[in-house]
Amino acid sequence: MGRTVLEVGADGVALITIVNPPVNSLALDVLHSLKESYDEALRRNDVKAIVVTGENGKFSGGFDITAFGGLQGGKVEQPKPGYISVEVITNTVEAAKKPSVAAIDGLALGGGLEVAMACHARISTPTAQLGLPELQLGLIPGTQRLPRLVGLAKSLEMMLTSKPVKGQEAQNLGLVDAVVSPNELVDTARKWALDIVERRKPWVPTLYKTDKIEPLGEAREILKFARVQARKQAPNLKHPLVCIDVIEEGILSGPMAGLWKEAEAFQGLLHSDTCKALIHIFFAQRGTSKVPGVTDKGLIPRKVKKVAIVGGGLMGSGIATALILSNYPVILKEVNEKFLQAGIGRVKANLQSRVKKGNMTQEKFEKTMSLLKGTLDYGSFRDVDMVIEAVIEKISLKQEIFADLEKYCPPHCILATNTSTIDLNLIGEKTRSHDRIIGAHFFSPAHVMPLLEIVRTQHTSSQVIVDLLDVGKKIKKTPVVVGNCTGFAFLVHSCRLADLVGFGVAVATGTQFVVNFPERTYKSMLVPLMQEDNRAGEATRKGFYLYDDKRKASPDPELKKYIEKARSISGATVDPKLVKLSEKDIVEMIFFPVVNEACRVLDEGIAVKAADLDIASVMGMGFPPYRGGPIFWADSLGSKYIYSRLNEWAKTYGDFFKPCAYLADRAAKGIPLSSPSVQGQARL
Ligand SMILES: C[C@H](O)CC(=O)SCCNC(=O)CCNC(=O)[C@H](O)C(C)(C)COP(=O)(O)OP(=O)(O)OC[C@H]1O[C@@H](n2cnc3c(N)ncnc32)[C@H](O)[C@@H]1OP(=O)(O)O
Repeated sequence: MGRTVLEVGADGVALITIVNPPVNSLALDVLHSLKESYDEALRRNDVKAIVVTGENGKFSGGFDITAFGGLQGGKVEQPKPGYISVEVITNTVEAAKKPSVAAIDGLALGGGLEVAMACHARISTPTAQLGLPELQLGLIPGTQRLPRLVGLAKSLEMMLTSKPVKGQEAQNLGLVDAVVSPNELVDTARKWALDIVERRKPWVPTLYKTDKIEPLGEAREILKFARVQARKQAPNLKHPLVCIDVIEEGILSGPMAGLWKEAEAFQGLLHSDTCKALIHIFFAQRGTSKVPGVTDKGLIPRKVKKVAIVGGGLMGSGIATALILSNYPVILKEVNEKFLQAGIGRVKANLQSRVKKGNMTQEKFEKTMSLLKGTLDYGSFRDVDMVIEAVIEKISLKQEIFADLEKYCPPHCILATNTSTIDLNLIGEKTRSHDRIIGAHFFSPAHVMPLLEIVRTQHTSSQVIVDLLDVGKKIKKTPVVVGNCTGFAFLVHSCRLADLVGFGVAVATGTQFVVNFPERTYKSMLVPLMQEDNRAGEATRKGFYLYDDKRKASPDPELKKYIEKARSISGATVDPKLVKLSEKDIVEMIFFPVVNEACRVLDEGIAVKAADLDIASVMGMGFPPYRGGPIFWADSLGSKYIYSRLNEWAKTYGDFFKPCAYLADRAAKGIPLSSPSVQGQARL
């Protein structure tokens, strides 16, 4: 159970420590306990001032997100509106008759930062992260104090992007009063609190500060601009606009009116579909690295000190970029000098684009590039701990490479392939190293996209999986472990994705699907016809879309010509019913087959759990996170409904739409698609 601990020192300062591992989240118990600690500190005559801090170098990661599920489901009694923001934070902490100072190390996020801002001064360490990330969860943060400390423009930026700032920047902004090292933190805060008592330092209730808020005319303009930006960036989301409305209320009608409006809006948002979906995504993302039978065995990841990459194309160079950005020394191997220089050039360009955007210094650029070495042979592979093969999707070539890797790499070396579709057992057929062969499937552009699909076969050792999960985390990817089969957990190819990877890859991947799952794949001449005219995706500036200099896509009326030609080759005719489909029908016709495919993947045990597929789709394919991923979304509609629609289309348009056995079974029993299956672990 979470709590706070009160210790009163001889100096007359009460130190209140938030204790709720792992991130000292503010569960309701903790908030009740915080209130009790305050009541006691205020009552006691030996207490002159208060310092609030968090145990184990973390101030607080905010309100306890695990509690939201209970509140949403009505299983936990909801505290009365305003209990947290008005009764505890404002009336107890901020309005206390004794001054408080927050001593912030590690993190002060969401409700955690709100408590710190209600204190009368804040001291932080340089590495502490301070932010209000609630919009990421479909909720609004405390909206009244941050604008009064850092101004409206900066506070809106921090809230709308959910990005935290570090100690030094926080001090420059006025969010913290001093930055000190962790070992001086609590002592400095104690002294500061006593200085406030002695009036040597100001006693500032944040809620009533006005000097940082822009003049009204300017404030109106800033709010207007923020609304335009919010609508542009997330046209389907309401809560960012609610957040702006609540901030405005505080500016126009005063902070208490703002706090009450905020409390009311929060209750509404907590029960919204968006909030439920985004909270699902939060936990699903953290759940991907928990693999039953693998990560629960107590295995410690081995240290990967050096990585080699075979193939310096788009994928290989992207992977190399991701690795050197996280300080892994990398060897890049190509077949000739020309390709090698092109690969190194691509890595350079990836980093240079960061320098251009101001996200990387020239010095850091050079240091990062120095981690990359090029080679044309396997000589330097003798001391690498992991190899990632990223050549074209050709089985015989990959087999040859893996046979070579077995010869040249040390016996402990992890042998990974970036294949997106080919069976790993085939790739390793000419080796005797099946226990260390694993898939490390990155998504293009590999240094940007957050997903890493880790593909294991029945022979891959748990140690190798744990090692790759660790590398994945270190290079800031969300790893999802899946079983081995053609296409793994790959669910859908969008037109934009095909343009991005190029039609060469799209055709190679598509062919694998046609060969392996003929009844579930559309065979169309559309892409080959476009290729004939050198329309091969973004690289040729033309694919399903047209691309300008800035890689911006726009529709191309010319596409109609290719569609008609492809249609006439296949002998298909236009169904007048399909021409009149509503938007809802179009969405369902595209995505219900995706749900159907996801059900097969679950049934065959390719994915460990439904939430992993949701994450793979959100991180790898751009499925909107606020819909929670395809399975979460499908469950919100109901398995029965999806089954009946697919069944209806299957009768009219053929087996492509035919609901699979897993979906049929769940629809008949009326159970969610996400509930764990008893069988289904076959491949794992
Ligand atoms: C009323 C208020 O305004 C409303 C709120 O405060 S809403 C909450 C606002 N706070 C947030 O959104 C912060 C969410 N958390 C994070 O961003 C990150 O977890 C973090 C930066 C705190 C730590 O990141 P990192 O060190 O990579 O560890 P991470 O794996 O994410 O988290 C460690 C564990 O803490 C849990 N955790 C993190 N924040 C939590 C929170 N606020 N509540 C409950 N559990 C939390 C995670 O689920 C995870 O649990 P697990 O080990 O069982 O999987």
